[in-house]
Amino acid sequence: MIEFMNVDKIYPNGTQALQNLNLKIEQGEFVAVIGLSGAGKSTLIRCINRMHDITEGQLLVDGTDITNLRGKQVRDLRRRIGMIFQSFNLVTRISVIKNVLVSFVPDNALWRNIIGLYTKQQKVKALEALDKVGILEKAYIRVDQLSGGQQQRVALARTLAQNPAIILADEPIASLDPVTSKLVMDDFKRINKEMNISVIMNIHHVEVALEYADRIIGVRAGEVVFDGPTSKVTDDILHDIYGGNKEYKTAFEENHAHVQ
Ligand SMILES: Nc1ncnc2c1ncn2[C@@H]1O[C@H](COP(=O)(O)OP(=O)(O)OP(=O)(O)O)[C@@H](O)[C@H]1O
Repeated sequence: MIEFMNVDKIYPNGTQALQNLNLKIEQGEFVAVIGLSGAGKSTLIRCINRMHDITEGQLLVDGTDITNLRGKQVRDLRRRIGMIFQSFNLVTRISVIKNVLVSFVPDNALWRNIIGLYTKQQKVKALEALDKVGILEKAYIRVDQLSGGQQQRVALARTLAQNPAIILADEPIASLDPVTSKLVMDDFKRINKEMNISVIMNIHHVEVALEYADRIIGVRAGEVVFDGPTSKVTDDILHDIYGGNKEYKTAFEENHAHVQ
């Protein structure tokens, strides 16, 4: 479980990105965080794996207050929490499987990493992860020969290989076309349901969020203005989250195009 208790985040330049956040996210939930650009979505997600430090309050992951973790403890936390970015973060000039095997680097002796030697068991795990996202046949192809959607699935496989309890996804489909976005979202949903991995996703596409997530957290100016099951989200609630801003309309229209 992830628990935010009275969390504030103020960046060193004085910007208050999160204000008095109180949230509980149970293991296995699929949560979409939505809101205007600058609302605090990325900050919220990135506090969970200590990419950003909170300023006030407590943030618990499975009962441990992560605020005071240091060094190896932070690395251990990050092994339990996978992260998927909009830009995939892959090494494109090497093979798919080598990118997935990178997730084992923290487990291996330095000499193994220097010569790129992985155990048979690690290779099997990497291939299994690729199989889970449907791109096993691409294992020995260079990443730069794959489409954007396939690259995002490699990133997902790399995260799966580390056996995470939680996956944080920061705009994972922002640079993908609608058809590919659907494939990637289907992967997230399957992984969430079959493996009981929590998914917490920051997403601009409102309709996609409503189609895939079980729970919506609406953020406006650093505050949670809606938190509830997807089925309870109404047009009025979306207007409130997006502050009547025309960006909501744009996001909405974009997403209508998305599903047509
Ligand atoms: N490293 C930083 N230093 C200072 N201010 C920051 C930093 N990162 C984000 N901010 C500010 O914090 C606020 C929240 O930003 P955040 O990136 O979390 O929003 P967001 O909802 O994810 O936006 P977007 O959808 O555009 O990615 C914004 O006002 C932003 O300018």
